[in-house]
Amino acid sequence: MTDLAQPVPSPAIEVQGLTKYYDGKAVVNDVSFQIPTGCVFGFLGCNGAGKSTTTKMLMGMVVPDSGSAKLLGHEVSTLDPQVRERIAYIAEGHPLYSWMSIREAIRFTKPFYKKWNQELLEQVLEHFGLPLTRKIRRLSKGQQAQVSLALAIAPQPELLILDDPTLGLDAVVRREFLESMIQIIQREGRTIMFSSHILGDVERVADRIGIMVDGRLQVDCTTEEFKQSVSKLVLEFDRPVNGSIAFPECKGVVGSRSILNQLEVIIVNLNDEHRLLAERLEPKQIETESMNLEDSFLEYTRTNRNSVPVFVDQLKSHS
Ligand SMILES: Nc1ncnc2c1ncn2[C@@H]1O[C@H](COP(=O)(O)OP(=O)(O)OP(=O)(O)O)[C@@H](O)[C@H]1O
Repeated sequence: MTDLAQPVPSPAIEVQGLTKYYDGKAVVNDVSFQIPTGCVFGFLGCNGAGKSTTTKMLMGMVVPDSGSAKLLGHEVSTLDPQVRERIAYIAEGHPLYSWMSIREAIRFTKPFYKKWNQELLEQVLEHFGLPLTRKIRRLSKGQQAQVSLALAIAPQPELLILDDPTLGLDAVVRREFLESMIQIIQREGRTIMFSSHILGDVERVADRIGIMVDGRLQVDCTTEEFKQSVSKLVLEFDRPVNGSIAFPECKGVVGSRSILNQLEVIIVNLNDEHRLLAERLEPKQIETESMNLEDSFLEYTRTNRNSVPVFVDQLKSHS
């Protein structure tokens, strides 16, 4: 019998139990995730959460204490130059030689790659309105980010890893940069992993998000799943709550607080059991509010860090 099943492409990034200690503290703690080929993965977390360290371990710039990672199906610890050429990395702050002109930066970078699409590069620079003769030091931060992006995509990488590419850019430039990045790069099944603090940006452009909290990957799911799975139940009583009414502890409840006559409860994967528990408290009214990613993230990271991860079951049911 002929097997008609199409081969499933292997994930662009596979991370298993990645751990790094600095000064006796696990700054990346048993992190595992997979990024499917063609996905835009937004890697979120507060300052010091462990995003850059994870990214550097993926790029082989930091050696993990335990765990392993594969890029494009190859072990990071033994990546050969042919595989490396298929991967682009933009470090935090877009380090470029400031004394070079854009043309010189291109001449400097090009010899490192066998494949180089000069036409695409020039189209991108033209799109950003950047003349080749302009010195890097005369460019704004946003324009330097654009040059880094143009240089990173000229070798037509299958996988692009960017560490906080919009750091220090203002809101308008950030939006333009990210939208161009997605338009230009995410063609032909290319995969992008980018870290950011700006949740609104991630919500707009990422298909999937990972959230690091204190070295642990606390959330790993599609952006839609995350947005839909965090809800706020608002229970309204006819008297001040003042901490006298508490929502029972149960799976999915990640935080609650009382404000005047209201008890607000943040719940992941809201279900009938939660609604029943809410009704048993006999409030005058129960309302469910959906939350945007920014609010969800703030609520989520404010709560007890040991109570998560909460998405594991949900992810299993999706796989
Ligand atoms: N080389 C190092 N030596 C010692 N500690 C380090 C080193 N690199 C990072 N750290 C520590 O590891 C933790 C995680 O840092 P990391 O840069 O990975 O976080 P991040 O999420 O990228 O933060 P940010 O968003 O501020 O860049 C921090 O507490 C940081 O101080």
